[in-house]
Amino acid sequence: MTQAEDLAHELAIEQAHVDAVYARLNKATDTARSAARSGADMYRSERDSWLREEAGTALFERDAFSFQAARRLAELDAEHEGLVFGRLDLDDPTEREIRYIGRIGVRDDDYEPLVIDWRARAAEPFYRATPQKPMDVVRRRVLRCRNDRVIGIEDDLLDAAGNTENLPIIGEGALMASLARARGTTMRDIVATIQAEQDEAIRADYHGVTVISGGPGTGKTVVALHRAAYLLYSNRRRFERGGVLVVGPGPVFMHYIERVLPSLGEDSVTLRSIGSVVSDVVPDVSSDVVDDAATATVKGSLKMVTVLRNLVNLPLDISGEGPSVLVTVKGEVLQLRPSQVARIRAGILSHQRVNLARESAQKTVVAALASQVPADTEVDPAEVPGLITDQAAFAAFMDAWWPTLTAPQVLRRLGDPRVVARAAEGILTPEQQTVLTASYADPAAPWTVADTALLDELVSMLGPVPPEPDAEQPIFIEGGAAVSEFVTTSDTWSRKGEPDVGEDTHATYAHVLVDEAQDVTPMQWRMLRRRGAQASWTVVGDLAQSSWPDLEEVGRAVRDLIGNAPHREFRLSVNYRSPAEVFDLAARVVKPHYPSVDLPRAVRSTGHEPQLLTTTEAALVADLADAIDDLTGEVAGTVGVIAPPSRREALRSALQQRLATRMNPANLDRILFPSPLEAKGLEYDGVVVVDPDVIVAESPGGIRVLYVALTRPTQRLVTLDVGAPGRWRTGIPAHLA
Ligand SMILES: Nc1ncnc2c1ncn2[C@@H]1O[C@H](COP(=O)(O)OP(=O)(O)OP(=O)(O)O)[C@@H](O)[C@H]1O
Repeated sequence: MTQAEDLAHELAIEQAHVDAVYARLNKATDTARSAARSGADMYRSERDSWLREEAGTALFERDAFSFQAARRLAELDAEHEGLVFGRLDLDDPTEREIRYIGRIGVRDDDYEPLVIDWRARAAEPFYRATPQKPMDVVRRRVLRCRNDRVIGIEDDLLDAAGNTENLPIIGEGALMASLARARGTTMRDIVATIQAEQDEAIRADYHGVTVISGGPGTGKTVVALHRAAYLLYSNRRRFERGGVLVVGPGPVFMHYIERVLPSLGEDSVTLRSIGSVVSDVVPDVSSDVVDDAATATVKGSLKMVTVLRNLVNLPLDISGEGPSVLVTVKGEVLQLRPSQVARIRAGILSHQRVNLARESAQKTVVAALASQVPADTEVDPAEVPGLITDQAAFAAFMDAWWPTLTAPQVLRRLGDPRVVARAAEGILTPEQQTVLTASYADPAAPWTVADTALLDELVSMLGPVPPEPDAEQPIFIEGGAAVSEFVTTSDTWSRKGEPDVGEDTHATYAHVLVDEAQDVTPMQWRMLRRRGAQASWTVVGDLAQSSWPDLEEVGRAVRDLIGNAPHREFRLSVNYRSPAEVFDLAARVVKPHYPSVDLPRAVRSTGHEPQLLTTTEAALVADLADAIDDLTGEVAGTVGVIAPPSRREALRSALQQRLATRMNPANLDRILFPSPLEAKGLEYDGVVVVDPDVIVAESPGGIRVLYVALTRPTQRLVTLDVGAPGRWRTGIPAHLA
C-alpha cells in the first residue's frame, strides 16, 4: 500500500471505533434522559438531572459509568476536539491488546472498556512509555478528531523489536504537530500529548504541598490544570465535595485558561483571579487594578499586618482626645474621661475582635460607670445598668464609640496622613507612609489587587458583622468629639446598602492550586491560606519571572506554606512554547542579572531569528504599525503587542485608528495589547515588545518582567527600541543586535 492508502485504511479503522463509542454514548444519553423523566429522584444529581455515579446504586455499575460519561459529553461537544484521542497497541508475552484513551471512560454493554479515561492507571503507559522503557507498548497513536470525525493520525513506534505486524506507523509525531499549530485566544488542553515528566507531576500524590517549577513555556499552567482534573477523577468524593480552587494572576489569564478544565469534562472547579479571591467575604469587591511598583511593594509586605492591627485598634476619632461618656442616674453624675474610655477599648481589643466585642465593651463601660454610684443612694444596684443603658446619650455614645466596622471603611482611613502616621509609626518609613496615604487619597478610587488582600486581612481582624436590627445612626459623641472625619473618608458608612462583610467564614477548599505563585505577595499568601486551612496544595511558578522585588521573600512564603506537611517537587525542563531562536535571546537577557535562573530546553526551531528594531519617538506609531502588519502576515494566530504601562493606552488608541484603515477586520481581531503584567502566563504566535528598557524601569520585577515579555511568542519575536538601541541588548551577539 502507498502511504496515502495506509493512512486512509487506518483512518477508516479508527473511525469505526469512534462510531461505536458515540453509538454507546447516545444510547446511554437516551436511557439517562428517560430515567430522569420517569421521576426517579433517587438518581438525580444535585447539580442537574443526570445520574451520578455514586447515586446509581440500583443501576448496574456500567450504566452509571456511561451515564456519567453522557453527562460530560455535553461539555466536551462544545470543544470540537475528540472524545477519543489515543490508542495503545500493547504486546505482552501472551496476547496483543488495544486500548483506546479518551477524555472520559466509556464501556460497552458487556462492561468492556471502549475508551479508558486518560486519568485511569491503565492509561499511564500512553504518557510514560518511551523507546527505552516501552512498558509493553509497541505503537502509541494519537488521533485528531473534529467532533466525531477522525481527521488525522500521528504514531510513535516505541518497541521496534516487538510484534509490529499490521501496525503501520503514520505521521511524524503528535507533539511537534501540536506545538506548531496556531494559537487562539484561549489555552487548549494537552491531553493527547502530555509528556512523561509532566505526567508525573499531574498524577502526584495529593497530600500536603506539590510544587511544580520550570522556566517559561514548560507547561506548568497546563500541567496544573490537568492535575486538578486528575485529582477530581482519582478522588472525586473528596475534591468535588470539598472544592478545588484555582487561583491565577488576573482576569485576562483566567479567561485564557477557563476552557481547559471543561474540555477535560470537569466543570466543578472554582477559578479566581487573585484580585477576586476576597469576594467571598467582601461581596462586590474584585479588582484587576494594579498599584505602581512602590505602592504595591508596601501593600504586599508583611509589615502591613501590624499596620492594620494598629489601625483597627486606633480610636475612630483621632482629632481630639477621644469620646467621653456622661450620664445621670437619680441625680448622680456618672462619667468616664476620654483616657478611661480609651483604656477600656484598648484592653478589650487586646483579646477580642471589634465586631464581636461590642457587648463586652458596653458591659465594661456600664460597670465602670455603675461603680461610681455612691453606696448610700437609694437605687437598687441591680437596676443601675438598665438605667444607664436606657439613656439616649449612652446609646449615642456606644454607636459612635463602637460601631460595627467593615473592612472597606477601615481601610479607607489610610487616606488620612494622621491615621497612617499613628498606625505605621516605627513600621513603615516616612516615604512608605507617604506612598500608602497617597494611594487612598481619593476616597472614590477603585480598590486595587493589593488592597484586596488587605481587606481580607481586615475581615479576619474585625470579625463578622453581626446581624443588626435597624439601629439609629450615631448622632453625636459626648464632649463634642465628632466622627465626621470617619464618615467623610468612608464611602460605605451608611448601614443600609453598605457592602456587608458577611460571615467570618472565608470559603474553604479541599485543594488550592496557585499559578504564577512567584508573584503572590506575602499578604496575598495569608489571604490564600485562609481559603485552604485544611487543604492540600499545588503551587506553580518560576522565580525568574517574578514581579516581586524580594525573591527570598517569595521562597520563604512557599516554605512557610509547606511547614511540616508532606511535600514533593517537580521541575519541568522543556520549553514547548518558544522557538529556540527566541528563547536563546530571552535567556541571554536574563542570565547576567539572575545567574541561577532555571533555563529550560526549547524543543522547536523555526529558523526565524528575532528582529531587533530601533525607531524614533516621532516614527514609533508608524513603525509599530508596520511591524504588527508584517507579523499578522507571517503567523496564522494571535499577535501580542506588549508596551510599557506608561505608553500603553496612548499607543493602543493611536494604533487602532491607524491599523483600522489598512488591515482587514479579521486580522484586527488577532491583535491584542496586554500590559507586561497581563501577558504573564499567556502566549501569542507573534509578539512585539515595545521599549524594553522602559518595561524594565517601570516594574518592581525589573529585568524579570522583560524576560516574561520576551518568552511569550510561539513563532516570531520583534523588539522595538525608541531613540537608540536599548541597554537591555548589552551582551547580545552582534549578528542579532
Ligand atoms: N505536552 C504538551 N503537548 C502539547 N503542548 C504543550 C505540552 N506542554 C506544554 N504545551 C504547550 O506549551 C505552551 C506553554 O504551556 P504553559 O503556558 O502551561 O507553560 P508555563 O510553564 O505555564 O509557561 P509560563 O511560565 O511562561 O507561563 C502552551 O501552549 C501549552 O499548551
